[in-house]
Amino acid sequence: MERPKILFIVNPISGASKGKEIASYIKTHLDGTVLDADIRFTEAVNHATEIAIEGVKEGFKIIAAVGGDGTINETAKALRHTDTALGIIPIGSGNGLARHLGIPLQSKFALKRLVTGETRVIDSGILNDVPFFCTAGTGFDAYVSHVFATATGRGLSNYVKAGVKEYLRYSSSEYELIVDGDKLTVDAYAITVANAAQYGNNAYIAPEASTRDGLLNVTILKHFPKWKGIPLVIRTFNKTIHRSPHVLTVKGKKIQIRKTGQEDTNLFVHRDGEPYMAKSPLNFEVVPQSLKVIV
Ligand SMILES: Nc1ncnc2c1ncn2[C@@H]1O[C@H](COP(=O)(O)OP(=O)(O)OP(=O)(O)O)[C@@H](O)[C@H]1O
Repeated sequence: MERPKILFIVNPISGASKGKEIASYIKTHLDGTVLDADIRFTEAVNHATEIAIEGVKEGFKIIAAVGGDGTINETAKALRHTDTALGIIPIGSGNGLARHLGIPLQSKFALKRLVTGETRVIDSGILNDVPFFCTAGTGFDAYVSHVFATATGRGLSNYVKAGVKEYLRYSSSEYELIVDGDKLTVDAYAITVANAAQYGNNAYIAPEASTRDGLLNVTILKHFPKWKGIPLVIRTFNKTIHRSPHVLTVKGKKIQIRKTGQEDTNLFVHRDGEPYMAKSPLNFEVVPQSLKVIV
């Protein structure tokens, strides 16, 4: 049997920085036996995209991102509409897409999947011309991603600490949405546009989202009394957030979001958990069946 020729793009700083360890595991245990592996390390933000573009040109049939949702996003961007399939070795702090797709979180088993798994073609999303694969959005969660990105510590506990501190002082805002031509106005804390069901860490922000339905699921967290925050957090973990009276959900192919009175200004957004600024209005669109993934 022909061994699959796989390019591994390893982010050495993802999650608990296990990337180098996994790279040496691949070299000593798998290369030349079950896999024909080439391993390249990322050296900076967006480097994974450059490596993946090269990898496609070099004819790799599988390019595996060894990292978190940020590294997966940067890698998958280059693989949309190509014949090269994305592989995922999830070593990030949240691993939203890997969890959604049922890819094992233990690297040894995730590696095995690259050989034994099947190829699925999934949708991707676009936010102002830039792709995302898991979730994107604006409001409180995007703001916390920004705060977290500039904080010194990483990891879930630091994320929770930043979240609680900002939660106490964050206020809701009015947003106008157009979902496939239908208009609605909401007073919201956060609006998430989901291709996959969760942010990561099994926090299900859009429990009904599917990466194969040609639709984006919009979860609008409306204004609510601050003391109701904990039940809402519980609902994200037990997959019932969409049934909360403080949440409005809609689905669509094209979604436009503007923050009332802030036309043409930069808004805090996130794509797959990575913080960015993007000009209002925010234009989201689904691109059906645009990425091959090994699951
Ligand atoms: N060598 C590097 N030095 C610094 N940053 C890097 C390097 N390589 C990649 N990056 C950046 O690291 C960021 C975080 O990566 P990633 O999302 O994979 O990990 P994570 O944040 O720990 O995981 P998750 O997204 O699951 O929470 C990405 O924005 C990526 O561009």
